[in-house]
Amino acid sequence: MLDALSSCRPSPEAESLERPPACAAGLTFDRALALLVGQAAPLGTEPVSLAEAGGRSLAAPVHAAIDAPRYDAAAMDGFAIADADLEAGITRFVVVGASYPAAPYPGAIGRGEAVRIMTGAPMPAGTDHVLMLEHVIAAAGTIRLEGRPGRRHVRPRGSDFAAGQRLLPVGRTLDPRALAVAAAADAGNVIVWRRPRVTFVASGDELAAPGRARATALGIPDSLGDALALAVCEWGGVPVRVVRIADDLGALAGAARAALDGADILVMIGGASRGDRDFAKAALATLDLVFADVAIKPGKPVWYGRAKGRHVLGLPGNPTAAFTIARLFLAPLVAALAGRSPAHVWMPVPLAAPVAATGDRETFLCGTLSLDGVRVIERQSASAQLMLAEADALVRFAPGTPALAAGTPVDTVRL
Ligand SMILES: Nc1nc2c(c(=O)[nH]1)N[C@H]1C(S)=C(S)[C@@H](COP(=O)(O)OP(=O)(O)OC[C@H]3O[C@@H](n4cnc5c(N)ncnc54)[C@H](O)[C@@H]3O)O[C@H]1N2
Ligand code: MOO
Repeated sequence: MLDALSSCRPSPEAESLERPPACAAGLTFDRALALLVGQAAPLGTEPVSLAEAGGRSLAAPVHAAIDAPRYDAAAMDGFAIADADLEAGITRFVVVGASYPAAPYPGAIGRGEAVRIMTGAPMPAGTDHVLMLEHVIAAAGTIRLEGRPGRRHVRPRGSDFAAGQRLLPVGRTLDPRALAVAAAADAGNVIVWRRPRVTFVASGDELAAPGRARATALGIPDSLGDALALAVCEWGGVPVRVVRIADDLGALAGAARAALDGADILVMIGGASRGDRDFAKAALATLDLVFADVAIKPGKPVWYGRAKGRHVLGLPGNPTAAFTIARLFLAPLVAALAGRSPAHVWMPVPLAAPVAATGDRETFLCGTLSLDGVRVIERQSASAQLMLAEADALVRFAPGTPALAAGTPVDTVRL
């Protein structure tokens, strides 16, 4: 395999890529992430129908095509009257017609007249007050007000939003609430950022598709490909394929080449370290390496570069390390290409239980969130798999952090 320093040498056509001064140990997480995000401009835009826009990120704002409400509308079922009649002391009204949301009363009312009206229906001309059904006694085409009139119960035209108003900004994720607003704006289509397509190439002679490992004595299920594909969906990307390849440089190179053709991001799982068969970087003939080896634990062998204009992220094969690195680097990469706000918002959360001192590398530990704060899971290992079912957060510890007592705030992000 390539040694880390020689593989960091830029190829001639890649001089414009921003690079760390050296790729050896010493590159911090923050600096590595900045280098990666610096490479990631949003992909193009595309129109999609609102029915298909769920979860997408807006590349153009949504403006209201119509007022809401579109007209002065009744807020209650009852009778529309003129407030001036009440002011004049009139308490008995002749009912001259009815108004429904799609069948308004066509005329105007006169003094002492009322129109039966349903919630949401247009207020007839000459009316500006709705007497609630419960507040009148109706008999033989007339109504009589019982008690004192209360609020007007009218929703004025444009009181929620007005035609032309900007309702949703660029970058807003179309979650269910935003979709409701876009639909209310009468947007049939919206312009969204294209979602990055992600292909995973997992390498290892031992790897087998889940369910097939037991067929051989030394098979290991690939626990990462399908799982990280699902994570990519949650982060705003589209998983294209999960490919499993033996530790064969030629085969891996072929798989990487094919993957680059149909993806915006190629994620190489495993083969990132210094073993005799760690071929992940070497498999990419035209790799412009931006960084390799970051001073973090776990996941130190992470690497990132560009090939054929695509983004290539190398994850270490150890499953918890791979998941940690995916959350730390792949989530923000997907978010940046998808025009989403950064996926990294470190929140200070109090420790629910004490933790031991961490080492001299910046350390990311799996934890579980509850109303008591975040509890760091005991006995963590980069190769653990079962722990992933329990963990729902990552906690970040600066190099050389001493033992911390319960209640100490620690930087936490959701996994
Ligand atoms: N001499 C050194 N050795 C190692 C170093 C180092 O700096 N110097 N780094 C260690 C660290 S840290 C890690 S993490 C691992 C990462 O190594 P690789 O990325 O090369 O991973 P592999 O060798 O391919 O596999 C490691 C381990 O993970 C299992 N694995 C791999 N892929 C999968 C998968 N898709 N699903 C489940 N399990 C997987 C694989 O079977 C191995 O057990 O290197 C250390 N060594
Ligand atoms: O850091 Mo490795 O990613 O410890 O196992």
